[in-house]
Amino acid sequence: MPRSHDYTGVAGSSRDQPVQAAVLLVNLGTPEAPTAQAVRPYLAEFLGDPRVIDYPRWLWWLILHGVILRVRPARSAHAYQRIWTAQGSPLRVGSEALAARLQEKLSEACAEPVRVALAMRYGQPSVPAQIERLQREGVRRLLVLPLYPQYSATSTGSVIDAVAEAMQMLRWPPELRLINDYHDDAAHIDALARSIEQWWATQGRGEKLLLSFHGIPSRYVREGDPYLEQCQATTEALRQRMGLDETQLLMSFQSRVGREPWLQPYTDATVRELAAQGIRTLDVACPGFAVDCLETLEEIAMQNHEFFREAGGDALRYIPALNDTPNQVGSLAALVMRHAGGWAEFAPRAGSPA
Ligand SMILES: C=CC1=C(C)c2cc3[nH]c(cc4nc(cc5[nH]c(cc1n2)c(C)c5CCC(=O)O)C(CCC(=O)O)=C4C)c(C)c3C=C
Ligand SMILES: [Fe+2]
Ligand SMILES: [Fe+2]
Repeated sequence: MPRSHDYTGVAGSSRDQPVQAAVLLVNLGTPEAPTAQAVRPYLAEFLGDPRVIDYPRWLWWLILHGVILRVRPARSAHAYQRIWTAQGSPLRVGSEALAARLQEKLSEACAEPVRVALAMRYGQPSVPAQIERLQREGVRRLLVLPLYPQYSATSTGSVIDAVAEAMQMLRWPPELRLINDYHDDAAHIDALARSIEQWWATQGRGEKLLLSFHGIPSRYVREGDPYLEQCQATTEALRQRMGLDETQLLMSFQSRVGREPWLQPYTDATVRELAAQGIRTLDVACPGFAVDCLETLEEIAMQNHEFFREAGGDALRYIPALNDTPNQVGSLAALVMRHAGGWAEFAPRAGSPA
């Protein structure tokens, strides 16, 4: 089924008043369908990115095309089938919903029309395509917000590459700002804490709270990637904000790929160990993901739930990502307006609540 990638959140603009400023949200990207055929080109682009896998190109090309792309697409497609919705991939649906809510919020809060658009780092709509389109529509100021709270060269760094590539193709690039990370932004930490507390208020509280972040190879951290430090800082800020200590709020890393050691402790080993220690109900949140996706809905809520039960636990309860909730829309709107300081379009509108 063909689908349109022409996501435009143009509320607050009109033809006679060209939009001058825009926010471009960028998320990872996701396959077009939960089939091996659709997952293959997605994985080829993602795992072919030297920011993600830094092996010598010729060697990696042989491994990727000779082995990985023969086996993994079918396995990943099966995982995607477990979470696919009538509207499509949760990552796409959730990112589009967040962009639409942020558009509404900024239209209310900002002095002049500000456009919100969404791009995907891998797949469609691509970063260069969206920047080129915004430019055609008259945007002269662009704020890029990668939807990764913690900076990693493998995620945020790769978005920066794509933005740079887009800039190279323009004769007159827009004025550009880019948010590197928001891992310790007070409004973001507050949004996370409130979402967990609100979830506890309706579901009750488990015996422990585990924060599971996407992993990366440990070597990348040794070589200077600040990702681990930023995950630790987010965790510590949440402990402070929620009044929890290291025994009540734990942290681990999920989604390991390949043979190199990744950041530890691993999430799957941690949930098994907690069950073995006698924990029966475990709450898990994934603050590294702005919107729910394969890694939260399938890997945590399904796979790790099963690991926890096999090891003797009763229930691993996944606390949803911030998604398009007022908690997240409010904290991201404030973040954007702060980073756009000095750009008149983003100044608070007189009498606006934000
Ligand atoms: C939160 C930030 C992310 C970092 C850092 C990250 C690093 C990273 N990922 C892989 C390999 C895979 N990741 C996959 C899925 C995936 N990863 C992120 C985010 C980060 N990855 C998201 C949001 C998703 C979900 C996508 C979706 O469609 O829902 C996958 C694909 C699925 C699979 O086949 O398992 C792979 C592969 C590496 C190698 C890496 C750092 C080196
Ligand atoms: Fe990933
Ligand atoms: Fe995974």
